[in-house]
Amino acid sequence: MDKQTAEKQVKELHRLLTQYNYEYHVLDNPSVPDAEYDRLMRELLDIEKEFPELVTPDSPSQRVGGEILSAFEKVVHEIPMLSLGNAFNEADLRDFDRRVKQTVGEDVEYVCELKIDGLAISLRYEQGIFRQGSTRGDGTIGEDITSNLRTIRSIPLRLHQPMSIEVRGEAYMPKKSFENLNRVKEENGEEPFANPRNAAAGSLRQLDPKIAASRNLDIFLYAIGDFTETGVTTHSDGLDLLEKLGFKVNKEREKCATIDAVIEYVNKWTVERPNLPYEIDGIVIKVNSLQQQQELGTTAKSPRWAIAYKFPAEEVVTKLVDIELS
Ligand SMILES: NC(=O)c1cnc(OC2CCCC2)nc1N
Repeated sequence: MDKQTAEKQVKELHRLLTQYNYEYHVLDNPSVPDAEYDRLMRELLDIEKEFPELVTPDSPSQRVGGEILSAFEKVVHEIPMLSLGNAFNEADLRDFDRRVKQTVGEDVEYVCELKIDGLAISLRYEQGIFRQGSTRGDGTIGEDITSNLRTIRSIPLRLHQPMSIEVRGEAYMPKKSFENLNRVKEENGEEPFANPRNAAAGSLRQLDPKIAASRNLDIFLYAIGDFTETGVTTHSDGLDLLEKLGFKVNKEREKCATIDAVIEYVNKWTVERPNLPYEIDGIVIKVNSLQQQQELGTTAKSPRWAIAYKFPAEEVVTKLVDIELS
């Protein structure tokens, strides 16, 4: 094959493999069988082997890097990755609503999101190409775990538009993957992970990307670093933009016009939670208007325009042993 044909073939294979990967891992709705995907990937690998100069960072073949790192570099978050204040009951939620309305007035709409129990991460794209991924760390300094995040198939290596944007989300391990991983660990006499959150964190802290690649991690995106450049005016439009760009955004999000509707959403997911294929440890409630978010601002650590309702810790049922009183 001559180089010109190779270039055309590579372009077409990138397009097909990226589309099929997106359908499978983001839309959860593949249009071709795995065998077709594997056949096309083998074609791409063969051409890249013959023409190594045609390998690019956004090539579908570049998910699992070869090198094993000796340590992770530090990354400074230009816009701090904030943490959330907590609410533990209905009264706390109503207090939050009252505080918000004291600042922005009565006309407030909220967005409710499931609080994914994973690891907060940041992804940076330049003209649509995935360039760097990092952990939240202390909110200002995180760790560069780009090579591990590249192995998460629902993270696009190239966006649907050539945007330069920084986005934030939660990397997590689905319950099924967690159960399988711990079964293997126990079979090998290794210490199992206590919960999917620790398993996800432990997997993303591996210096060998092949290990991260084997852990079936996934991700939901829930924030844009700097909304101003995107032109959206509400958080919910921001989430829709993330979806349009090719990101996986949790579909259970809902706009709530009142705090009563928020409480209804919380009650619904308190019941539904065990049926989810991933763990959640609460519900995140955000003021939808970005203008109102600006007015409310942040404390040193947390936004005043968002709160996390935390589910009560699973009461550990300790069977009380009847003590024979002699
Ligand atoms: N674990 C989650 O699912 C989650 C966490 N955080 C946020 O938003 C924070 C981010 C910065 C201010 C609000 N949303 C979420 N869905």
